[in-house]
Amino acid sequence: MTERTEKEKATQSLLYNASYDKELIDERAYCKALCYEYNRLHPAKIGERTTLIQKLFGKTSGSFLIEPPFICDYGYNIEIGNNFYANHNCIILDGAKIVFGDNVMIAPHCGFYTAGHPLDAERRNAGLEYAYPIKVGNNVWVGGNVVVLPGVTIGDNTVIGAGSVVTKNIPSGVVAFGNPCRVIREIIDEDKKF
Ligand SMILES: CC(=O)SCCNC(=O)CCNC(=O)[C@H](O)C(C)(C)COP(=O)(O)OP(=O)(O)OC[C@H]1O[C@@H](n2cnc3c(N)ncnc32)[C@H](O)[C@@H]1OP(=O)(O)O
Repeated sequence: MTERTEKEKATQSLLYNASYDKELIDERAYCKALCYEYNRLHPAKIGERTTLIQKLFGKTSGSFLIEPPFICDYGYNIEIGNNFYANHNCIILDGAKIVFGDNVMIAPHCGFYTAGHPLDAERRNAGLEYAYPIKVGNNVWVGGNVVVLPGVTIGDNTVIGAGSVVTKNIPSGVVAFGNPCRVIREIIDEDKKF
């Protein structure tokens, strides 16, 4: 039986070595070069911006706008639905898949981190890490300075308040905020008035 590659281990949510594996290093270098190019494009060059993101991401559907600077690790693990918007300074560490639904709005300075490292310093220093997929549903608004941790799913029609650290799954149709992020209340008909 052939040994699994580090990339295969990553897709299977196993510990893998991202620091010293040539395939992953090369893929990150390619991705960083595209991010570099993207972040230096004039804002008026809408066509070039769109083309670069389509080259970088695993999947795009319909319209999207991503304000620079934008940084990710691999790009091919990111999928966005229609009408996706990310404000400035969005950072996506996509060692594993990260899938956004339709009509997702992301405020400035947000981080979506699929990746983490062992707590044991020796294993961490050896370059080991893990990556668990993140999923963000349809019609989700993520406030400024939010961090979403590995393995989290956020349901449809939910609002994550500014400054939250989302450590666990958040259901559909709620306002949630805080560190750690907790459900505060449901979004109700009364909310249509504002
Ligand atoms: C896509 C873009 O670029 S968007 C631009 C960037 N904008 C943002 O990031 C704004 C994000 N908005 C928020 O975080 C908002 O506070 C929301 C949407 C969560 C507000 O939700 P609401 O239900 O209207 O909350 P409301 O303002 O009535 O506050 C209720 C209580 O929660 C507190 N609160 C509100 N938001 C937060 C938060 N993010 N973190 C901690 N506490 C909060 C309030 O202080 C208030 O506390 P109190 O009852 O002790 O007075």
